[in-house]
Amino acid sequence: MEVGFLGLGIMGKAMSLNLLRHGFKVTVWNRTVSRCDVLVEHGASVAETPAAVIKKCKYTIAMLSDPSAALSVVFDKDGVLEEICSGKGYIDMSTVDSDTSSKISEAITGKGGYFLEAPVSGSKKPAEDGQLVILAAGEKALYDEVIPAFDVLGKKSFFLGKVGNGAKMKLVVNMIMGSMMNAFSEGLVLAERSGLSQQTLLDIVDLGGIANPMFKQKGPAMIQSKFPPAFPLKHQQKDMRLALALGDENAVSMPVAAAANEAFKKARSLGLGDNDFSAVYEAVKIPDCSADA
Ligand SMILES: NC(=O)C1=CN([C@@H]2O[C@H](COP(=O)(O)OP(=O)(O)OC[C@H]3O[C@@H](n4cnc5c(N)ncnc54)[C@H](OP(=O)(O)O)[C@@H]3O)[C@@H](O)[C@H]2O)C=CC1
Ligand SMILES: O=CCCC(=O)O
Repeated sequence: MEVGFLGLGIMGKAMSLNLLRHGFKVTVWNRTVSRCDVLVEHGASVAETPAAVIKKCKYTIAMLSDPSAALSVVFDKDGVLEEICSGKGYIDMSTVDSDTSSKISEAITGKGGYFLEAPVSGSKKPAEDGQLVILAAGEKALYDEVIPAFDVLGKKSFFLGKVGNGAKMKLVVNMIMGSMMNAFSEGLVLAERSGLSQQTLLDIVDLGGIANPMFKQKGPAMIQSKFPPAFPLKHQQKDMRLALALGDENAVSMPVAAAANEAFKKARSLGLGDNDFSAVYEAVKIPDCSADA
Protein backbone atom coordinates (compact mmCIF):
# COMPACT_ATOMS: atom_id res chain seq x y z
CA MET A 1 0.00 0.00 0.00
CA GLU A 2 1.31 3.48 -0.87
CA VAL A 3 0.67 6.13 1.76
CA GLY A 4 1.38 9.86 1.93
CA PHE A 5 2.38 11.40 5.26
CA LEU A 6 2.15 15.11 6.14
CA GLY A 7 3.88 16.30 9.34
CA LEU A 8 7.04 14.70 10.67
CA GLY A 9 7.16 15.95 14.24
CA ILE A 10 7.61 13.65 17.24
CA MET A 11 4.60 11.54 16.29
CA GLY A 12 4.66 11.79 12.51
CA LYS A 13 8.30 10.76 12.31
CA ALA A 14 7.74 7.68 14.49
CA MET A 15 4.54 6.69 12.69
CA SER A 16 5.92 7.06 9.18
CA LEU A 17 9.09 5.15 10.11
CA ASN A 18 6.88 2.41 11.42
CA LEU A 19 4.94 2.23 8.15
CA LEU A 20 8.21 2.02 6.21
CA ARG A 21 9.48 -0.75 8.49
CA HIS A 22 6.35 -2.74 7.71
CA GLY A 23 6.76 -2.51 3.95
CA PHE A 24 4.50 0.43 3.11
CA LYS A 25 5.68 2.81 0.37
CA VAL A 26 5.63 6.24 2.02
CA THR A 27 5.83 9.72 0.47
CA VAL A 28 6.42 12.42 3.05
CA TRP A 29 6.10 16.18 3.29
CA ASN A 30 7.04 18.43 6.19
CA ARG A 31 7.01 22.23 6.47
CA THR A 32 10.62 22.18 7.69
CA VAL A 33 12.12 20.17 4.85
CA SER A 34 15.21 18.93 6.73
CA ARG A 35 12.98 16.76 8.91
CA CYS A 36 12.36 14.56 5.85
CA ASP A 37 16.03 13.46 5.70
CA VAL A 38 15.79 10.66 8.24
CA LEU A 39 12.72 9.26 6.48
CA VAL A 40 14.53 9.30 3.13
CA GLU A 41 17.38 7.34 4.76
CA HIS A 42 14.77 4.70 5.58
CA GLY A 43 13.34 4.56 2.06
CA ALA A 44 10.67 7.30 1.91
CA SER A 45 10.13 9.58 -1.06
CA VAL A 46 9.71 13.30 -0.53
CA ALA A 47 7.16 15.56 -2.20
CA GLU A 48 7.47 19.33 -2.35
CA THR A 49 3.96 20.23 -1.27
CA PRO A 50 0.94 18.63 0.44
CA ALA A 51 -0.83 18.83 -2.94
CA ALA A 52 1.97 16.81 -4.56
CA VAL A 53 1.62 14.11 -1.88
CA ILE A 54 -2.11 13.86 -2.52
CA LYS A 55 -1.58 13.71 -6.27
CA LYS A 56 0.82 10.77 -5.87
CA CYS A 57 -0.96 8.73 -3.16
CA LYS A 58 -4.39 7.15 -2.88
CA TYR A 59 -4.28 7.57 0.93
CA THR A 60 -2.65 10.42 2.85
CA ILE A 61 -2.24 10.70 6.62
CA ALA A 62 -1.66 14.02 8.41
CA MET A 63 -0.17 14.45 11.90
CA LEU A 64 0.03 18.19 12.56
CA SER A 65 0.38 20.29 15.67
CA ASP A 66 -2.98 22.01 16.08
CA PRO A 67 -6.17 23.26 14.36
CA SER A 68 -4.43 26.11 12.57
CA ALA A 69 -1.76 23.79 11.12
CA ALA A 70 -4.37 21.19 10.14
CA LEU A 71 -6.44 23.84 8.33
CA SER A 72 -3.45 25.48 6.68
CA VAL A 73 -2.17 22.24 5.14
CA VAL A 74 -5.60 21.58 3.61
CA PHE A 75 -6.78 25.05 2.54
CA ASP A 76 -3.62 27.07 1.76
CA LYS A 77 -1.86 27.33 -1.60
CA ASP A 78 -0.36 23.97 -2.66
CA GLY A 79 -2.56 22.35 -0.05
CA VAL A 80 -4.49 19.08 0.06
CA LEU A 81 -7.64 20.55 -1.54
CA GLU A 82 -5.85 21.30 -4.80
CA GLU A 83 -5.46 17.60 -5.64
CA ILE A 84 -8.00 15.69 -3.56
CA CYS A 85 -10.60 14.01 -5.75
CA SER A 86 -12.81 10.99 -6.06
CA GLY A 87 -11.04 7.76 -5.09
CA LYS A 88 -8.57 9.42 -2.73
CA GLY A 89 -8.69 9.30 1.09
CA TYR A 90 -7.44 11.87 3.61
CA ILE A 91 -6.90 10.75 7.20
CA ASP A 92 -6.18 13.48 9.75
CA MET A 93 -4.66 11.98 12.92
CA SER A 94 -3.84 15.36 14.53
CA THR A 95 -5.58 16.30 17.79
CA VAL A 96 -8.03 19.06 16.86
CA ASP A 97 -11.56 20.14 17.83
CA SER A 98 -14.62 18.76 16.08
CA ASP A 99 -15.34 22.07 14.26
CA THR A 100 -11.91 21.99 12.62
CA SER A 101 -12.36 18.37 11.68
CA SER A 102 -15.81 19.05 10.23
CA LYS A 103 -14.52 21.97 8.13
CA ILE A 104 -11.82 19.73 6.69
CA SER A 105 -14.27 16.89 6.13
CA GLU A 106 -16.74 19.13 4.26
CA ALA A 107 -14.02 20.49 2.01
CA ILE A 108 -12.57 17.07 1.20
CA THR A 109 -15.90 15.39 0.57
CA GLY A 110 -17.05 18.45 -1.41
CA LYS A 111 -14.35 17.59 -3.92
CA GLY A 112 -15.31 13.92 -4.00
CA GLY A 113 -12.62 12.64 -1.60
CA TYR A 114 -13.08 10.47 1.48
CA PHE A 115 -12.29 11.79 4.97
CA LEU A 116 -11.50 10.14 8.27
CA GLU A 117 -10.40 11.81 11.48
CA ALA A 118 -8.25 9.46 13.54
CA PRO A 119 -6.55 11.08 16.55
CA VAL A 120 -4.53 8.77 18.74
CA SER A 121 -4.00 7.96 22.37
CA GLY A 122 -0.41 7.08 23.22
CA SER A 123 2.77 9.04 22.87
CA LYS A 124 6.25 8.87 21.32
CA LYS A 125 7.17 5.35 22.51
CA PRO A 126 3.82 3.74 21.60
CA ALA A 127 4.11 5.48 18.21
CA GLU A 128 7.56 3.95 17.74
CA ASP A 129 6.31 0.54 18.84
CA GLY A 130 3.03 0.56 16.87
CA GLN A 131 1.03 0.55 20.10
CA LEU A 132 -1.19 3.60 19.62
CA VAL A 133 -4.94 3.57 20.24
CA ILE A 134 -6.73 4.98 17.20
CA LEU A 135 -9.99 6.93 17.63
CA ALA A 136 -11.42 7.09 14.13
CA ALA A 137 -14.63 8.65 12.84
CA GLY A 138 -16.01 9.68 9.47
CA GLU A 139 -16.14 7.59 6.31
CA LYS A 140 -16.47 3.94 7.33
CA ALA A 141 -15.45 2.67 3.88
CA LEU A 142 -12.15 4.56 4.19
CA TYR A 143 -11.67 3.21 7.72
CA ASP A 144 -12.05 -0.34 6.40
CA GLU A 145 -9.59 0.31 3.57
CA VAL A 146 -6.84 1.71 5.79
CA ILE A 147 -7.08 -0.91 8.55
CA PRO A 148 -3.79 -2.49 7.35
CA ALA A 149 -2.04 0.83 8.12
CA PHE A 150 -3.87 1.28 11.44
CA ASP A 151 -2.87 -2.27 12.41
CA VAL A 152 0.77 -1.26 12.00
CA LEU A 153 0.41 2.06 13.83
CA GLY A 154 -1.75 0.92 16.70
CA LYS A 155 -2.69 -1.89 19.04
CA LYS A 156 -6.43 -1.14 18.80
CA SER A 157 -8.64 0.97 16.54
CA PHE A 158 -12.10 2.25 17.41
CA PHE A 159 -14.60 3.45 14.81
CA LEU A 160 -16.71 6.05 16.62
CA GLY A 161 -19.25 7.06 13.96
CA LYS A 162 -19.72 10.52 12.50
CA VAL A 163 -16.98 13.13 12.03
CA GLY A 164 -16.32 14.95 15.29
CA ASN A 165 -16.75 11.94 17.57
CA GLY A 166 -13.08 10.95 17.29
CA ALA A 167 -11.95 14.51 17.96
CA LYS A 168 -14.25 14.84 20.96
CA MET A 169 -13.25 11.47 22.44
CA LYS A 170 -9.58 12.39 22.14
CA LEU A 171 -10.15 15.73 23.92
CA VAL A 172 -12.03 14.02 26.75
CA VAL A 173 -9.18 11.54 27.22
CA ASN A 174 -6.52 14.28 27.20
CA MET A 175 -8.55 16.46 29.54
CA ILE A 176 -8.51 13.61 32.06
CA MET A 177 -4.79 13.07 31.47
CA GLY A 178 -3.90 16.74 31.94
CA SER A 179 -5.87 16.93 35.18
CA MET A 180 -4.18 13.76 36.44
CA MET A 181 -0.74 15.18 35.67
CA ASN A 182 -1.55 18.26 37.74
CA ALA A 183 -2.78 16.24 40.71
CA PHE A 184 0.34 14.08 40.47
CA SER A 185 2.59 17.16 40.36
CA GLU A 186 0.86 18.63 43.41
CA GLY A 187 1.35 15.34 45.23
CA LEU A 188 5.07 15.31 44.44
CA VAL A 189 5.46 18.90 45.67
CA LEU A 190 3.40 18.21 48.79
CA ALA A 191 5.52 15.15 49.62
CA GLU A 192 8.76 17.09 49.25
CA ARG A 193 7.57 20.12 51.28
CA SER A 194 6.30 17.77 54.00
CA GLY A 195 9.74 16.22 54.34
CA LEU A 196 8.80 12.95 52.64
CA SER A 197 10.77 11.03 50.03
CA GLN A 198 9.36 11.57 46.55
CA GLN A 199 10.82 8.23 45.42
CA THR A 200 8.98 6.48 48.24
CA LEU A 201 5.78 8.23 47.17
CA LEU A 202 6.31 6.92 43.62
CA ASP A 203 6.85 3.39 44.96
CA ILE A 204 3.69 3.54 47.08
CA VAL A 205 1.53 5.00 44.28
CA ASP A 206 2.77 2.31 41.92
CA LEU A 207 1.59 -0.46 44.24
CA GLY A 208 -1.94 0.82 44.75
CA GLY A 209 -5.20 1.48 42.97
CA ILE A 210 -4.00 4.72 41.36
CA ALA A 211 -0.96 3.06 39.74
CA ASN A 212 -0.79 3.86 36.02
CA PRO A 213 1.78 3.81 33.21
CA MET A 214 1.99 7.62 33.04
CA PHE A 215 2.99 8.09 36.69
CA LYS A 216 5.35 5.11 36.47
CA GLN A 217 7.13 6.31 33.32
CA LYS A 218 7.29 10.03 33.97
CA GLY A 219 7.59 10.18 37.78
CA PRO A 220 11.29 9.24 38.11
CA ALA A 221 12.35 11.89 35.57
CA MET A 222 10.04 14.53 37.07
CA ILE A 223 11.60 14.28 40.53
CA GLN A 224 14.95 14.96 38.85
CA SER A 225 13.39 17.93 37.02
CA LYS A 226 13.92 16.25 33.64
CA PHE A 227 11.23 16.62 31.00
CA PRO A 228 12.44 15.20 27.65
CA PRO A 229 9.57 15.90 25.25
CA ALA A 230 7.37 12.95 24.36
CA PHE A 231 4.14 14.96 24.43
CA PRO A 232 5.00 18.68 24.29
CA LEU A 233 3.39 20.78 27.01
CA LYS A 234 2.17 23.37 24.46
CA HIS A 235 0.07 20.63 22.82
CA GLN A 236 -1.36 19.43 26.14
CA GLN A 237 -2.40 23.00 26.92
CA LYS A 238 -4.02 23.24 23.46
CA ASP A 239 -5.98 20.08 24.28
CA MET A 240 -7.11 21.43 27.67
CA ARG A 241 -8.25 24.63 25.97
CA LEU A 242 -10.19 22.70 23.31
CA ALA A 243 -11.69 20.35 25.92
CA LEU A 244 -12.83 23.32 28.00
CA ALA A 245 -14.49 24.77 24.90
CA LEU A 246 -16.28 21.43 24.44
CA GLY A 247 -17.37 21.72 28.07
CA ASP A 248 -18.70 25.24 27.36
CA GLU A 249 -20.69 23.99 24.37
CA ASN A 250 -22.27 21.25 26.46
CA ALA A 251 -22.68 23.26 29.70
CA VAL A 252 -20.42 20.86 31.59
CA SER A 253 -18.75 22.45 34.58
CA MET A 254 -15.09 21.36 34.72
CA PRO A 255 -13.35 23.23 37.56
CA VAL A 256 -10.59 20.63 37.85
CA ALA A 257 -9.74 20.84 34.16
CA ALA A 258 -9.93 24.64 34.26
CA ALA A 259 -7.39 24.76 37.10
CA ALA A 260 -5.15 22.30 35.25
CA ASN A 261 -5.33 24.48 32.14
CA GLU A 262 -4.19 27.49 34.19
CA ALA A 263 -1.18 25.51 35.42
CA PHE A 264 -0.26 24.52 31.85
CA LYS A 265 -0.63 28.16 30.76
CA LYS A 266 1.63 29.21 33.62
CA ALA A 267 4.18 26.58 32.53
CA ARG A 268 4.05 27.93 28.98
CA SER A 269 4.64 31.45 30.27
CA LEU A 270 7.74 30.11 32.02
CA GLY A 271 9.07 28.97 28.63
CA LEU A 272 8.33 25.28 29.19
CA GLY A 273 6.05 24.76 26.15
CA ASP A 274 8.48 22.58 24.22
CA ASN A 275 9.24 20.35 27.22
CA ASP A 276 7.21 17.27 27.99
CA PHE A 277 3.84 18.12 29.53
CA SER A 278 5.10 16.69 32.84
CA ALA A 279 7.06 19.98 33.11
CA VAL A 280 3.86 21.45 34.54
CA TYR A 281 5.46 20.16 37.75
CA GLU A 282 7.84 23.16 37.58
CA ALA A 283 4.89 25.57 37.47
CA VAL A 284 3.13 23.77 40.34
CA LYS A 285 6.29 24.09 42.42
CA ILE A 286 6.20 27.89 42.29
CA PRO A 287 4.31 29.34 45.29
CA ASP A 288 1.04 31.04 44.31
CA CYS A 289 1.62 34.71 45.23
CA SER A 290 -2.07 35.56 44.76
CA ALA A 291 -2.91 33.23 47.67
CA ASP A 292 -1.06 35.63 50.07
CA ALA A 293 -3.00 38.70 48.98
N1 LIG B 1 3.55 13.83 21.12
C1 LIG B 1 2.56 13.07 21.60
O1 LIG B 1 2.74 12.33 22.58
C2 LIG B 1 1.21 13.07 20.98
C3 LIG B 1 0.76 14.09 20.15
N2 LIG B 1 -0.50 14.03 19.63
C4 LIG B 1 -0.98 15.08 18.74
O2 LIG B 1 -0.37 14.83 17.48
C5 LIG B 1 -0.10 16.06 16.81
C6 LIG B 1 1.40 16.14 16.52
O3 LIG B 1 2.08 16.08 17.74
P1 LIG B 1 3.68 16.02 17.82
O4 LIG B 1 4.21 15.19 16.73
O5 LIG B 1 4.00 15.70 19.21
O6 LIG B 1 4.02 17.56 17.55
P2 LIG B 1 5.35 18.25 17.05
O7 LIG B 1 5.30 19.63 17.59
O8 LIG B 1 6.53 17.40 17.32
O9 LIG B 1 5.14 18.29 15.44
C7 LIG B 1 4.20 19.15 14.89
C8 LIG B 1 4.17 18.97 13.38
O10 LIG B 1 3.23 19.93 12.84
C9 LIG B 1 3.91 20.70 11.83
N3 LIG B 1 3.34 22.05 11.75
C10 LIG B 1 3.14 22.91 12.76
N4 LIG B 1 2.57 24.04 12.31
C11 LIG B 1 2.44 23.89 10.97
C12 LIG B 1 1.91 24.70 9.93
N5 LIG B 1 1.40 25.91 10.17
N6 LIG B 1 1.93 24.21 8.67
C13 LIG B 1 2.43 22.99 8.42
N7 LIG B 1 2.94 22.15 9.34
C14 LIG B 1 2.94 22.60 10.61
C15 LIG B 1 5.36 20.70 12.27
O11 LIG B 1 6.17 21.08 11.18
P3 LIG B 1 7.66 21.68 11.43
O12 LIG B 1 8.57 20.50 11.58
O13 LIG B 1 7.91 22.49 10.22
O14 LIG B 1 7.58 22.52 12.68
C16 LIG B 1 5.52 19.25 12.69
O15 LIG B 1 5.64 18.42 11.58
C17 LIG B 1 -0.64 17.15 17.74
O16 LIG B 1 -1.94 17.45 17.35
C18 LIG B 1 -0.62 16.49 19.12
O17 LIG B 1 -1.55 17.07 19.98
C19 LIG B 1 -1.34 12.98 19.87
C20 LIG B 1 -0.95 11.96 20.66
C21 LIG B 1 0.33 11.94 21.31
O1 LIG C 1 -2.12 13.44 23.00
C1 LIG C 1 -1.19 12.91 23.61
C2 LIG C 1 -1.38 11.71 24.38
C3 LIG C 1 -0.18 11.28 25.13
C4 LIG C 1 -0.42 9.96 25.80
O2 LIG C 1 -1.47 9.33 25.58
O3 LIG C 1 0.48 9.56 26.56
